[in-house]
Amino acid sequence: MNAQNARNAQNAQPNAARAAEAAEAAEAAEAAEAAEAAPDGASPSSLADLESRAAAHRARPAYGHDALIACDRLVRIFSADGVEVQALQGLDLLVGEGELMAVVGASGSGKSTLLNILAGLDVPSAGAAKVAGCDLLAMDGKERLRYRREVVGFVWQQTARNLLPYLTAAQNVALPMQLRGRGARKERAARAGELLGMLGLGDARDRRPGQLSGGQQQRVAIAVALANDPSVLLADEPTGELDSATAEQIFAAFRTANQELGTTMVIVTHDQTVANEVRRTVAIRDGRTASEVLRRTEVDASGQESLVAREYAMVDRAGRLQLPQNYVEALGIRHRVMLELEQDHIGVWPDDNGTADTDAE
Ligand SMILES: Nc1ncnc2c1ncn2[C@@H]1O[C@H](COP(=O)(O)OP(=O)(O)OP(=O)(O)O)[C@@H](O)[C@H]1O
Repeated sequence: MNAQNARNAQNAQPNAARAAEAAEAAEAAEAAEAAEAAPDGASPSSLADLESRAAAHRARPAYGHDALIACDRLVRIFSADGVEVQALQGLDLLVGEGELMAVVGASGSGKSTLLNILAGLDVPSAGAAKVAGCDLLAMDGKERLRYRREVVGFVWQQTARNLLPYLTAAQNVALPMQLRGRGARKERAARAGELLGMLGLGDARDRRPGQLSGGQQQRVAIAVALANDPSVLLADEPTGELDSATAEQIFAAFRTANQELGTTMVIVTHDQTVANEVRRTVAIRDGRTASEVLRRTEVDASGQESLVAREYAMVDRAGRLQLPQNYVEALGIRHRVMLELEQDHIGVWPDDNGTADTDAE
C-alpha cells in the first residue's frame, strides 16, 4: 500500500461508522415507509399481510444481481485538515459483463475516487460495491491483493507509470503472469506476443518503453493490464497525455481488446471525442451518476447506417432525479418545481409562485 492509499484507508475509518449509521438510518426509514404503505394506500391489515409482503421483498433479486459491476449508494468521505469532503455521495452504477463504457465529469466530481475503489486501491465509507462477485467492502488484505492481481487490470494516465523502463514490451507484458506464477516462461512469452500482436505492436515486442512513442507505450500498457485475463479493465485518463489522433488509436485498441477478449472496460476520460467512441457514457456530478448517453446504430429505409445518441437523466433508487445544470439555469429553477403526471410523461415547471420568500433565504 503506498502512502496515498494508506492515507485513504486511514481517512476511511473515522467516517466509516458515521456513514454506515446514515446508510442504516436511510434503510430503516425505507423499510418503515414500505411497511406503512399498503398497495392500495391503506394501512397494513394483518400480520399475515405484512409477512407475505416481507417474503415477496426478500424474494426480489438483489440490486445489480446480473451486473458484473454493481455500486449501490456508494459513499466516500475524505477528511483532510479537519475538513470533510464527500467525494461520492450515494453513487449507483451498474455495468454489464462485456460492456465498454466511459465515465466523464468535471474535475473533482469523483471519477478517480470511483475508479480507485473499483481497482481495490481504496475502500468506500458506506454503501455496497461488487465486482465479478467480489465484495469490495469485505475483502481482507490478502483477498485485496488477489483481487488486484487477478480480477482487475489497470491503465494509468502517465505512460511511465504503466511500464518498467528497463524491460522490453514483451517482458513488461509477461511480468504480471510471472508474478501470478502463471505458465512456463515459453507460454508467457507466447501470450505476451499474442496480446501485442492483437494491439498492432507485433514489431515492437523487443523494444523498451524509451524506444516507443507515447501511443505505443499506452497500447503496451493495455496488453500488460490484460495479461492475466482480468474480468474488468479500468483506465484513468489513458489518453490524457496524447494528441487526439493518437487518442483515437488507443480507443481503437480498447475496442479491439473488448471485442476479441470480451473484457469489461470502464474508462475515465475528460476527452469528449473519446467518450463519443463508446456506446455508453455515464456522467458523474457531485459524487453521483447524473446522466447517461447511449449510442446505437440505426438503419434507415434506404439501408443507410447512422449512429444515434440519446441522453438520459438518472433516477436513483429512491426516485431522486438530478436536473441537468443548463436546464436549471435556463429556467431559473431555484428551490422547488411543480410536477404534473401526464399519461406518458411528467411535466416539470419552475415555481412561479412565492419565489420571494425562498429567494430571501
Ligand atoms: N485523498 C483525498 N483526501 C482528501 N480529499 C480528496 C482525496 N481524494 C480526492 N479528494 C477530493 O474528493 C473530490 C473528488 O476527487 P476526485 O479525484 O475523485 O475527482 P475527479 O473527478 O477524478 O477529478 P479530476 O478530473 O480533476 O481528476 C475532490 O473534491 C477531491 O479534492
